[in-house]
Amino acid sequence: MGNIPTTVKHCLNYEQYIQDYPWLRQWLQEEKEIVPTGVKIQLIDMLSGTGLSVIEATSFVSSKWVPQMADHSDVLRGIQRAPRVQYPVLTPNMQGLQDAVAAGATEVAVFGSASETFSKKNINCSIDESMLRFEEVINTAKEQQIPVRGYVSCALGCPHEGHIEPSKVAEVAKQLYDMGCYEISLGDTIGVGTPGSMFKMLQSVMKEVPASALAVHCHDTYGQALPNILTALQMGVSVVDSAVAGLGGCPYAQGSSGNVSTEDVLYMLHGMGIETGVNLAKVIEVGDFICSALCRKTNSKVAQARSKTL
Ligand SMILES: CC(C)(COP(=O)([O-])OP(=O)([O-])OC[C@H]1O[C@@H](n2cnc3c(N)ncnc32)[C@H](O)[C@@H]1OP(=O)([O-])[O-])[C@@H](O)C(=O)NCCC(=O)NCCSC(=O)C[C@@](C)(O)CC(=O)[O-]
Repeated sequence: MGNIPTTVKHCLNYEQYIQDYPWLRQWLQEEKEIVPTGVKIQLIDMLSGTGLSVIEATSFVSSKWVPQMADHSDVLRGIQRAPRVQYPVLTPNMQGLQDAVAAGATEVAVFGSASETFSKKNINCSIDESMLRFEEVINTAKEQQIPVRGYVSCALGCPHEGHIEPSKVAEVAKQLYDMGCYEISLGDTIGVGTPGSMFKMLQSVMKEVPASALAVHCHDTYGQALPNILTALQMGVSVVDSAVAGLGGCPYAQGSSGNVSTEDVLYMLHGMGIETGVNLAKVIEVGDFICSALCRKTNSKVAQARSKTL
């Protein structure tokens, strides 16, 4: 796997504590204290200078559901967009898409689930209803040449239903892919997966969606995120969602921890000789910034180890 270029995407999960959360969004959405808009913008701007090619910037969701995301438009309008960096945002429905486009979004993501109960608790509708909403969002986005990414949550387990059949994950992933999502991110929302369950789930999904259109989105609750990601890489997946400092979590998945930390993913990939184009030292600096701004400790083992050796 020496020369596979692997894309590391930052999750919003400030939402859930950061995806390369892009996963910024993931970390943020879990923060109990409202993070000042200026801090969110500075965080995204700093991440833009690390070499990450995708930074999920915010969510156009209801502020009654996730108050942390109430400033979505100000965040998206306030960031300095770097060339060659995409700043997707979450859009659960048409209102989210319209607000996102008005604020300048050039890529969006719909987020579905392989668990009926999680779907209801997270976006207040059944899986079938969510697909009808997403179809409208995807078709409208496509008319405006806006690429759409799709998420499937609970791909390795649900906080309410427990085990989720790999065939159900494959069914939802296929629906999103057939509707026009260019990439499907498979979320281990509560971080309960192991390399064994990741293997079985991917085997099933890959019968319906090619590996080249898949990403993995692992939370690290049980410390299995890196081995799970390695399993996915060995099966041909080359897009990994992560969050700086391992921040994040999902507000509707009680007990879930942050996304796998971007620093730890990069250390593993670079150690395997895989090129990412991302500067690990700079990501560690961004992690220091956000942890000190939020008065919290990093969840990245690599950042912790580096701080001890300095
Ligand atoms: C989907 C909804 C909006 C449905 O929420 P709803 O209450 O069913 O919506 P509704 O259509 O019945 O409308 C009710 C009110 O919400 C407003 N509304 C309706 N839509 C929007 C919108 N887009 N933005 C702002 N406001 C909105 C709408 O205007 C109305 O306002 P009112 O008339 O009462 O003043 C709600 O359930 C919601 O916001 N859920 C999002 C929850 C969330 O952000 N969860 C975390 C996302 S991360 C994730 O899911 C996992 C992931 C992706 O990270 C991967 C993984 O780890 O698995």
